[in-house]
Amino acid sequence: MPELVFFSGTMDCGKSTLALQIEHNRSARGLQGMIFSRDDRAGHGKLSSRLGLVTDAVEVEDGQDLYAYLVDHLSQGGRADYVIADEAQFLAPEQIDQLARVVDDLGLDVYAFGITTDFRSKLFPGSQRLVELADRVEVLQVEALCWCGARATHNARTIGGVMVVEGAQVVVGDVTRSADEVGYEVLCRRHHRRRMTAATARAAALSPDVLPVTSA
Ligand SMILES: Nc1ncnc2c1ncn2[C@@H]1O[C@H](COP(=O)(O)OP(=O)(O)O)[C@@H](O)[C@H]1O
Ligand SMILES: Cc1cn([C@H]2C[C@H](O)[C@@H](COP(=O)(O)O)O2)c(=O)[nH]c1=O
Repeated sequence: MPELVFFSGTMDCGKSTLALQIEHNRSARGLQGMIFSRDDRAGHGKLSSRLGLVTDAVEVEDGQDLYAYLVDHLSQGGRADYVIADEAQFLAPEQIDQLARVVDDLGLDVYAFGITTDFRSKLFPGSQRLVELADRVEVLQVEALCWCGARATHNARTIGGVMVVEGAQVVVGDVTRSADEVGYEVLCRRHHRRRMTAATARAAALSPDVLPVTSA
């Protein structure tokens, strides 16, 4: 039976790498995938992994009907044996419904990859719809770690290493440690709740509890 599978996890846990592996293994056996992506860090029409691999993808646009796109492709003699959708958190709920229809009406497996929650630990609308519709939700095996060593379960947005909780839901970026730009850091829930990033934890550890008293 064809399935809609949602591979979910924090940023930087290997989702795009797995998407590329699935694509590689199937194409090695002569199958042809339809690869969708949206707002990948590597640019328009790309699916990229931090391990350095990248492949071309169809860039999903606002309001695009993914079911109609596939029907068009197939009826023009194109081939698609399965579908991969990376950065699926950025898809609209209707587009997730269209992917479910691809499974049910076209009989294709659809593998969707994305983060579940945003920097405020709120569900992305596309991810919410995936949790509602997917035949299976798979959590990736390679766990990303919080600075404290615990499994990272949440995504923090940072500016200069400091966690922020205001801003647009979508800001494309990476898990950088650079000083002043917007970046992301994966944290365990405890440290996400306390807004404690690696940088702020380090600063807290360095600051003395009691100020030194000078006699002069
Ligand atoms: N230099 C490296 N050596 C080994 N593994 C790495 C290296 N850089 C990144 N990775 C692996 O790649 C993962 C990120 O993969 P990626 O597919 O880009 O993540 P995601 O799509 O979930 O954000 C990291 O969790 C790590 O396991
Ligand atoms: C938490 C969070 C993330 N994003 C963006 C940042 C990245 O461009 C992608 C996630 O990519 P990855 O391959 O899973 O690392 O999502 C965002 O726009 N808003 C957020 O709250």
